[in-house]
Amino acid sequence: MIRFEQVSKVYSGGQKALNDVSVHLQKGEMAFLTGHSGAGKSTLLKLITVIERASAGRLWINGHDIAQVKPKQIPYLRRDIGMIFQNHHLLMDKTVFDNVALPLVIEGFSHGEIRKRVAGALDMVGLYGKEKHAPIMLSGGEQQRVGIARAIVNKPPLLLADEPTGNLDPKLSMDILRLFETFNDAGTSVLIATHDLGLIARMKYRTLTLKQGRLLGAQELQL
Ligand SMILES: Nc1ncnc2c1ncn2[C@@H]1O[C@H](COP(=O)(O)OP(=O)(O)OP(=O)(O)O)[C@@H](O)[C@H]1O
Repeated sequence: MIRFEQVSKVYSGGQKALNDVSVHLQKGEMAFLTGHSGAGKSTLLKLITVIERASAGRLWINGHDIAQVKPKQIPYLRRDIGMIFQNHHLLMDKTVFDNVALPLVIEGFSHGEIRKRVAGALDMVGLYGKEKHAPIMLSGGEQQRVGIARAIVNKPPLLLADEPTGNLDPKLSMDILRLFETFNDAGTSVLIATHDLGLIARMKYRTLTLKQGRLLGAQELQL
């Protein structure tokens, strides 16, 4: 699903972000990614979504050897990855329906299929009936759920979340985590980058810890 072999990333200004990272997230696995500010968490997610390319080493995402992926193939690769952000990146001048429908519109689904799938996704995140609302009319937790519905509406095999609970109180954070668990129970692989060690401690999942670009305990983590 996600396999890194001795991956390093040095940005063009010479900033070393990842150093010799080897890790394997199996199909159907859910894991946390943590580490101090600047440890390399966002860089690791950017390599998975091919926003950035590795400087050394090899990586495979959903079976694709990223070194072989040409720029025009990247949008197709990203369709199989649901991305969830701390600030959810919603289009505030569009309805909830339009926001969630966006990935399906881009993929060219029929109108009927889009309606069905958007309703299903909103149902899963507990927002059924809010299709016509503007995101601004929703609470922070509900807005985050719209972002999650958009990420899962085309049923990607892999979900990546970058600080998904950063703006939420502990109860809402736990609710969001439980939501990820339901997707994981249905077979989706999930990788969640977070600073929230309290949240991690309450869950039973594997934790990948980065420190200054290195993965701690990488030997035990390799499968
Ligand atoms: N586009 C970039 N150009 C140059 N250096 C960068 C770039 N993006 C990140 N870095 C550097 O790479 C290192 C890792 O950054 P990264 O954003 O991956 O860390 P992070 O663990 O996600 O941090 P945070 O928790 O603060 O978001 C940092 O030293 C950062 O300054």
